[in-house]
Amino acid sequence: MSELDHAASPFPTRLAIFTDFDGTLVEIAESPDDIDVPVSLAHQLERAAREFDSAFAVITGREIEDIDRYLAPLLLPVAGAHGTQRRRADGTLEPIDPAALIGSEFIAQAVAPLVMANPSLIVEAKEGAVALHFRQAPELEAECLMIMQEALQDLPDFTLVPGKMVIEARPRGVTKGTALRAFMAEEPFVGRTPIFIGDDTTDEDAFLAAQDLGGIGIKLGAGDTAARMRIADVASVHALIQGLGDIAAREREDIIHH
Ligand SMILES: O=P(O)(O)OC[C@H]1O[C@H](O[C@H]2O[C@H](CO)[C@@H](O)[C@H](O)[C@H]2O)[C@H](O)[C@@H](O)[C@@H]1O
Repeated sequence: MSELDHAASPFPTRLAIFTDFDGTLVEIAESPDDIDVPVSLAHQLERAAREFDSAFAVITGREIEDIDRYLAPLLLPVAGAHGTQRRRADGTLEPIDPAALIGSEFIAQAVAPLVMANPSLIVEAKEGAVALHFRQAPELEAECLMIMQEALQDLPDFTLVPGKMVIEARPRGVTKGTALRAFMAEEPFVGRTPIFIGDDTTDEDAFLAAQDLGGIGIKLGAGDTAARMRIADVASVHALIQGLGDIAAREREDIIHH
């Protein structure tokens, strides 16, 4: 197809939208449970999912049940715990590797004594991943890193990933990028152009995957990134999702009326 033909094409670019959660859809808070989730967010995402024929997913470090709770009653396709968990668009769950479950339980137990001794630390024991938060005790960052490294000594299939005032452990080879690729191989994502929006180091794998599949990575905020585009803040992410939904709706109307 020539450029001219493409410009005249009645078929819109079919996008698949993927977004991170913390720091991207909602502002960062002092602790994981302190986030402020506007009631309007679920409505906004439900509308976007409709405009993109359900090709709209959250890819997050949180567990799927956390996302469901914050967006209730909306149940989106979600990859949780950095891709260890995945719920497809048809609602089915991808089975979790039992070794990932056993490994993450071991890590959570190994860091428990440090957290007991320092109540300002928070550990999140997730299915297949562990987050050790030091936002309320930044002076303990080195100690947190050391105990996580020790815990992983006998778990070569796990790796550490730094996040925002948190050190996370997840299985090696399971990333937000592998989750994005898995979604893109399935309906209703297959054949679409992926856009991934995120703010954190763990989002880099998904930026690369989206771009490798012909799409765009959009990084929120400053810092080195592989993403080809940037966006300023959470409010701008909401505006972008709204705007892309408006475009998809308009293109749909145009097709119906021509
Ligand atoms: O992939 P994400 O959706 O960005 O999730 C990454 C982690 O986010 C959460 O921790 C971060 O947000 C907290 C609430 O704002 C903040 O207190 C913490 O310091 C941040 O690291 C979440 O608790 C983790 O499980 C996610 O992996």
